[in-house]
Amino acid sequence: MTSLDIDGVRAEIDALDRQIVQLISQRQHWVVEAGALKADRDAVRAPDRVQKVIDKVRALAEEAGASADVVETTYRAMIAAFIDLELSVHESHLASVPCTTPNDTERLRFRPMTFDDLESMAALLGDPAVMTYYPAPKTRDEARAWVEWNQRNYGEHGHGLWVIETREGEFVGDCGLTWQKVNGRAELEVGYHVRADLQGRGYATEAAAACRDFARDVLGATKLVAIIHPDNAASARVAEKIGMRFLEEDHGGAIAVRRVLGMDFPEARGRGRS
Ligand SMILES: O=C(O)C(=O)C[C@]1(C(=O)O)C=C[C@@H](O)C=C1
Repeated sequence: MTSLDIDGVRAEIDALDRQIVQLISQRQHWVVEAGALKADRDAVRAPDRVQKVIDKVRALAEEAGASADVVETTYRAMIAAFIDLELSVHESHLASVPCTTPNDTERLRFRPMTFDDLESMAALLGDPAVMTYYPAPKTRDEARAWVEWNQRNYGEHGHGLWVIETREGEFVGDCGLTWQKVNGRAELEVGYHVRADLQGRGYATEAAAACRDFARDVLGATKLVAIIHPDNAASARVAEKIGMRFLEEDHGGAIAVRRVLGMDFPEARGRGRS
């Protein structure tokens, strides 16, 4: 038993807390560094790594004469808080990547997709009417991964799928340019999804035409394609309206056969894949 009274004991605890918070501050520095190196939210969460840390600190606790259970509970709470911190740092980093967009059209404007669009994107990509020709509508987690994928594309290529909205700011869908595989080759593709209740008004054609112009005039692409499910006549019509013609069938995707429509830009400056 200690010879200290309760105030003396608490003074010892307070002194240790000062050291522990200093150490947490140093730990935070490296956790944030780790977060910046990670590609997406799953990598931030790193459950395998969490388990390794827990196993390690339980062993250290036993060596040091501390309760392994107390140490584990403390670490699980601390790591959960650090994961939240890493996620917020990670998202603000992705959202700050600069990205130019196609020009406004008569009725639409483009802007980079952010995590603030998650509700709208999850509703769009989760709608069976919009996703008829996909293997399945996307879950909320898949919609989140879609936002992350586009943000990575902005950072790596300077383009991706952008949010399209009316000039008044109403969410219409997404449309943009991504690199896709066609029979094993990388091709620049224009893609589009329009809210089911806004389809049939020519929005996809208007947005896809602006992306075609951006691909040709800003990216200096020499070719643009649209990869389309063979039964998706509405999407094929959009591709044809912006000047594309049937080029080939693709056999390399999750769907057995996809039709590839496309067009060349012979006058382009010829910058290829960036
Ligand atoms: O090791 C990492 O990857 C970290 O980001 C650190 C840390 C941690 O706090 O220990 C945080 C988040 C991950 O879930 C795993 C571990």
